[in-house]
Amino acid sequence: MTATAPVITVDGPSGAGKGTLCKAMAEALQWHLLDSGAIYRVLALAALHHQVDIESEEALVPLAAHLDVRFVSQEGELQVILEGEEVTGEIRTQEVSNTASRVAAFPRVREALLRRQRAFRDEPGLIADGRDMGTVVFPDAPVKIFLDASPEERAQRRMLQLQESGFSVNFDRLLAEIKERDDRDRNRAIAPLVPAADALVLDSTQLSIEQVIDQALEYARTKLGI
Ligand SMILES: Nc1ncnc2c1ncn2[C@@H]1O[C@H](COP(=O)(O)OP(=O)(O)O)[C@@H](O)[C@H]1O
Ligand SMILES: Nc1ccn([C@@H]2O[C@H](COP(=O)(O)OP(=O)(O)O)[C@@H](O)[C@H]2O)c(=O)n1
Repeated sequence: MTATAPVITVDGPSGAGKGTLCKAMAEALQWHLLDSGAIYRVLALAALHHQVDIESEEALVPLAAHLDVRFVSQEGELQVILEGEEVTGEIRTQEVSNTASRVAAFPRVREALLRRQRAFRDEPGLIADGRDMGTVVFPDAPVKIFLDASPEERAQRRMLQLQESGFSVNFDRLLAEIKERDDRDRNRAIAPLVPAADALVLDSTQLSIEQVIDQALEYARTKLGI
């Protein structure tokens, strides 16, 4: 880990396109990638597997502190391994998404995961995807982007994405769950979802994936002088 390696943070609500943008930027710049949401998702899945009470911060903190999670790059795709088992698909279900945002609201759970996230910072640089990357985890990042889109557009994108993965989904239920999760993420007492004061806010509602990637890369390259 190099604490001085540059970081590009990409925060925003569910389905805004953060993961897509971060992967493209990591490939374009050949930088490391942190999917912090995957860590909260894996914690949620571990709690469900081990029947840990997801309402109990007390019970979740040791689970977070000892979480046995690994990210392995396999043919350009990031595989997520929990306790030796591949859970890449399992962490994307609606149940895990909702549980993740519940466990993520506990301050001591977030604290227990902080060092693990900062350890991803390494040369030549890191692209960090999440909710509080620019505000809490890497406040000194030289480039911060807040990616947004309307709730309807985000639900539509997520529906297509889940359908492509073989899940059958109801649009109205998905939209309601996305709004509920956003509310919880935006209104929690600790590390709420909010743009950093020095972030570029990019609304992708009317933008194609390529337009988002082009605008973000141009902004980052200009700021970094690369
Ligand atoms: N600008 C865009 N226009 C249309 N679809 C998009 C756009 N950005 C991302 N997507 C699609 O939306 C879905 C959710 O994107 P993702 O990157 O997983 O969002 P997030 O990480 O913010 O939750 C993916 O299927 C992705 O291909
Ligand atoms: N840095 C982060 C990343 C995710 N999370 C939580 O984890 C949940 C899942 O994050 P995610 O980024 O995988 O979610 P999507 O944007 O893919 O829907 C979010 O709803 C947040 O509650 C967080 O609190 N802080």
